[in-house]
Amino acid sequence: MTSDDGTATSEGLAAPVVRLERDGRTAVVTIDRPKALNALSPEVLDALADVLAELAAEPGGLAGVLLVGAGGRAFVAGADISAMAELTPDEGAQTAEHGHAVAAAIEALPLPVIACVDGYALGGGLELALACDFIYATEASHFGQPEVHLGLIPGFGGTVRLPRVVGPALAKELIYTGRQLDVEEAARVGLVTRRFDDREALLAGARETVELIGRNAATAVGLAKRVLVGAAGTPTATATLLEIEGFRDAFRTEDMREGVAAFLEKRDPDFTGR
Ligand SMILES: CCCCCCCCCCCCC/C=C/C(=O)SCCNC(=O)CCNC(=O)[C@H](O)C(C)(C)COP(=O)(O)OP(=O)(O)OC[C@H]1O[C@@H](n2cnc3c(N)ncnc32)[C@H](O)[C@@H]1OP(=O)(O)O
Repeated sequence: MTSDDGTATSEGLAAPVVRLERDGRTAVVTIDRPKALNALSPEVLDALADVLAELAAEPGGLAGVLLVGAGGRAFVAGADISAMAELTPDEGAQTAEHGHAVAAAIEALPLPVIACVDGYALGGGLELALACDFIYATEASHFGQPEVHLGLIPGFGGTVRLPRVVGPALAKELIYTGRQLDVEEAARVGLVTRRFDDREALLAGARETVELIGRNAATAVGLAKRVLVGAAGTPTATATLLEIEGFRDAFRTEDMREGVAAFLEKRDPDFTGR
């Protein structure tokens, strides 16, 4: 028995697509589908939701959480495009709601969550990082919302959270063009809080930050997060509904089917505007 991307344990059981390790004051959550650049499948979203629920129920002794992508090429390269081709618009919207629920669970966690990006953070992967409290990244990292290349729009909160971080003008440019930011530009615009030479320095730096946070009153840090997220999120409910409806409409277009097919067939898409 193997998991969807061919990984399996010696017992023939599917290797977990999300791993949780508790190490002193730090919890490390690793998304582990390196063959698909850690693309978000329904299984990954479910596993993330379970891990977040466990951390919320038992935050004992922890001061912070690192969210990491396995493999060294990507944090998360987006939602799993290979799973999109067969989805109906309503199923697409349901998956977007699923992704929003995971993002909301990250924001509701009474612990700071640091997105540790080493490689690509694209589409749903950038949206997952944006739901974290802040983003640390290696020099090898790239960020973007390339959904428009697939005839889609962001569906896990990018139209809500990206403008808050980089401003509405740059968010519009990134979402309309689908272009990527390298780590230099991402840091310059405030998307990345700290840069590191490599993965080892990234994880050490993030752990150091958690230890620093751990010296403060956990109650105060938890309250500060609740207020900061709540204040930033006041229009979220409306914006989220608008995004999910827009996402459903994108799933209704021929261009979205062509964009997904073109990626999977490794060719340029031929969009018709329908
Ligand atoms: C969450 C549930 C998902 C289920 C279904 C989804 C329903 C949709 C609704 C929910 C979505 C809401 C909002 C989110 C939308 C998105 O995120 S859309 C996707 C956005 N991301 C992208 O468009 C990036 C696509 N990838 C690339 O452009 C390139 O891979 C790269 C990142 C620039 C790296 O290029 P390169 O170094 O040349 O490597 P590749 O050969 O392209 O990739 C290596 C293998 O990884 C596979 N892969 C990469 N990205 C994805 C992906 N997003 N989904 C699935 N698979 C991916 C790629 O196909 C290669 O596989 P093999 O050919 O088998 O080696």
